[in-house]
Amino acid sequence: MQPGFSILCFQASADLPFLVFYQRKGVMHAAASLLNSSNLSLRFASQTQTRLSPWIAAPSSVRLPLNRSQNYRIALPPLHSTVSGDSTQPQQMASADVKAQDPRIAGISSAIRVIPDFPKPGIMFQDITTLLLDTKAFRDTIDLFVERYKDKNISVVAGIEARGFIFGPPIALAIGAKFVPMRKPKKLPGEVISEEYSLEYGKDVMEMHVGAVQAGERALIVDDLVATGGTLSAAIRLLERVGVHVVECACVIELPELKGRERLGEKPLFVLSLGLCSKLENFIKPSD
Ligand SMILES: O=P(O)(O)OC[C@H]1O[C@H](OP(=O)(O)OP(=O)(O)O)[C@H](O)[C@@H]1O
Ligand SMILES: Nc1ncnc2[nH]cnc12
Repeated sequence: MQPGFSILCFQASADLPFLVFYQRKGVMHAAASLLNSSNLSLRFASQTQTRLSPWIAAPSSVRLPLNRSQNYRIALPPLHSTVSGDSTQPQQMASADVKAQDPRIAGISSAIRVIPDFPKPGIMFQDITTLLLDTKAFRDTIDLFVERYKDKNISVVAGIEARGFIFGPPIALAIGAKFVPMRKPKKLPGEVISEEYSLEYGKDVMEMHVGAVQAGERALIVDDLVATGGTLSAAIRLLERVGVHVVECACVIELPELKGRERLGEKPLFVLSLGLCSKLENFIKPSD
């Protein structure tokens, strides 16, 4: 067993990548050098938040023992919830933290596992299945969305296949809305309308049943993650084509580097966590 490392992770602003360093024998090293030299990746077992300086928006540090014979995963802690494009918010509040002090956010963020090179090399896969194993973090995730949407007169929760089917239905039940699945092609048995869209790693088509929603209804779109925003944009287009008003899009995770938020334009997007989509070594030059 190696002695404990001090891990420091911070993000200067919401649109910059996380930087991760570790300290050993009083010397700071970039985490990238650890990853390169030992083929280890790190899992943050827990985190405490400490404000280091005003320009470091969301620092956290944690000390944990590393065992080089074990297979650790990177789980960069996305640290705060953000919203943008909400016409009810003043302009200067775009991308501002909301509920930044909510203690549930850190637990949700640290329950999300990140698997490098899945489903193909270079992708940092944000795995929400570990969040689902953590009953408190899963419940907190649903509660945070329900608290936000319960009084917004929403009659439709549109969940995007596949992982939007996990978070959408409990939100829909709790706020008294119907759940409408937005599915991959050739899965829905009735008449459908379709939209093609591009992904971080491919292309796809989304379909919705004709008649599932009526013109004039107010919808919330739910998914686990926004990357390029292509999926959410397709869902918005599908709903708006039939006259539905999309009140907001809600995701557990946002990958800010991929600028999906910009692709949604004025459409409000609410997320609980920020994740890193690229490998650390793409960003950090080892300092030693
Ligand atoms: O913002 P974007 O670049 O459009 O990417 C986000 C989408 O990608 C993932 O789904 P995926 O298409 O991998 O399908 P799955 O949930 O069925 O695995 C994720 O669950 C989102 O739906
Ligand atoms: N990096 C990522 N992790 C999980 N789901 C994704 N969908 C698109 N990019 C993804």
